[in-house]
Amino acid sequence: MSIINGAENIWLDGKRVPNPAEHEAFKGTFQTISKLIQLIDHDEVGFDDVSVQRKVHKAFLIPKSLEDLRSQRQAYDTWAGHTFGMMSRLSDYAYSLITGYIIDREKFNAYDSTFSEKITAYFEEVKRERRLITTAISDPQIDRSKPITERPEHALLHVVEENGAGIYVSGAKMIATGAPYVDDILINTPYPHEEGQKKYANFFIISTRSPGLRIICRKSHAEKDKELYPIASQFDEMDAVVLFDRVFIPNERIFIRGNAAGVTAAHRHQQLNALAHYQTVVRLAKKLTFIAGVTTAIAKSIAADSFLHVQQKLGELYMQVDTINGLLKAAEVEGTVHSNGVYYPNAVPLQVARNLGTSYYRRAMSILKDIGAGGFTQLPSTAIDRFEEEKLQSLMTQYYAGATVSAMQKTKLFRLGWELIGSEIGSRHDLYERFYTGDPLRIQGLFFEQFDKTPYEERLQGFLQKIQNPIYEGVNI
Ligand SMILES: Cc1cc2nc3c(=O)[nH]c(=O)nc-3n(C[C@H](O)[C@H](O)[C@H](O)COP(=O)(O)OP(=O)(O)OC[C@H]3O[C@@H](n4cnc5c(N)ncnc54)[C@H](O)[C@@H]3O)c2cc1C
Repeated sequence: MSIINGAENIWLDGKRVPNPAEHEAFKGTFQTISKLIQLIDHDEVGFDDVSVQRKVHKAFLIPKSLEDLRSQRQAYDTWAGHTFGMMSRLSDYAYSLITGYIIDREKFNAYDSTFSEKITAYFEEVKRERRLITTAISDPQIDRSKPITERPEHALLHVVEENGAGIYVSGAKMIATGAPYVDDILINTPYPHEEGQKKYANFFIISTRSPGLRIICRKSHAEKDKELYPIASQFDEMDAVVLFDRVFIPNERIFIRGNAAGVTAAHRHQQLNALAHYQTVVRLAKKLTFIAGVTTAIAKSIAADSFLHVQQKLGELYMQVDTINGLLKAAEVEGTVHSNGVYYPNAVPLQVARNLGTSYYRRAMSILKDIGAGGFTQLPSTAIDRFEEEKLQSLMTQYYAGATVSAMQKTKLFRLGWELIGSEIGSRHDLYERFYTGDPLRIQGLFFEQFDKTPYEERLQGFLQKIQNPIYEGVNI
């Protein structure tokens, strides 16, 4: 019996999955998430919440100081540590968004006067019931060339009917990572709609058990055998498209209704996002540390770490980890207390880390391939001690041995490496790191747009003024 509820109406391989917690595609991950939930009862992950009178995840802590922020980091670190950063959309990300909305609830009342009251009620409910949440923002890829305002109705999630109790919506959202495991999905459509197109501009949270909602899973990458597939057997967090077929959203879960400026503000709010990005960057650091560790062990196992270019490549992986950790530290110590009394991490180093992450991971995978080379395809299809013939086992013990490790240890390491670089779940992670934070191209464009370029311009002006001045000579500019 799982301690998490999970969704209903989950579709895999063309069939509805009646009991996902017992289904091979989901079982391992249900167990992993259940263990993470239990950790909330420990001080590293949870804190005593007065209003719901139980321990809740520290993502719900409103940070008032650097110490609070670091305490929150400990919780993110612990969850990401238990999953080696290989489960990317655990609920702590969405929790931190909800906390951000709670902090600025009065401001969001400007877009929907009921915002504050509803988000407060939801915040208490999520904490009390330990509800799990994911997010889904994009509409399906039908025709990206058309501006939002020219797309056909079915291409965008939209209201089909409304009454005093709420709205009915139809459409689809991609992608909702972790959808089969969660209770709720945070849905937004933060596009620059025109004010006339109110039917698209809604920000709400939907229960994954809502009638008419279908969760269409991609192919499962889960495996049963933990020894052969340590990642796929425990951490396939699943990605899904969420289909809405006249799904009812009750008023109490609609936070911004029919307000184009409001849904965009709810998506782009910088301080709120800084709290959520803090979680994602902690997770990224954990994952890159794991990859650097695996790659180092593989290099050592065949003594490839004796070669200069391998040392340089391993050094590059350590620099990735140190850069992300350095940026995290900068975000923490350069954080500031805002007028609302909240200590926000500095958003810029976090944005830099997110942007670097989209290219770091693919580079890390490339380095892992360069170092392990043919060893990844030299792997036998199962563990050596599972071969039926003893003589063959002893021969393999010789030929599959490494310079510093036994054949069993070496094949175990390379199998893990193959899961990362060559398996289905490995390819999915490569895609995830490129896109999870949005299209890297447009995210970097946004970074350019929002970046404060004044110091750079002033510096150049200073230089130009100095070189025009005839008395300037030999002064360090
Ligand atoms: C494994 C995985 C898990 C994910 N999980 C989640 C999740 O849990 N929650 C969530 O909300 N999202 C999630 N995402 C979705 C993610 O937010 C989107 O993939 C991302 O925003 C990019 O959008 P898209 O995939 O629709 O690509 P598109 O926007 O369709 O882009 C496709 C290509 O067209 C180009 N392109 C499209 N439009 C433009 C334009 N206007 N200008 C220039 N170039 C353009 C892009 O650069 C890209 O090369 C996930 C994605 C992946 C891959």
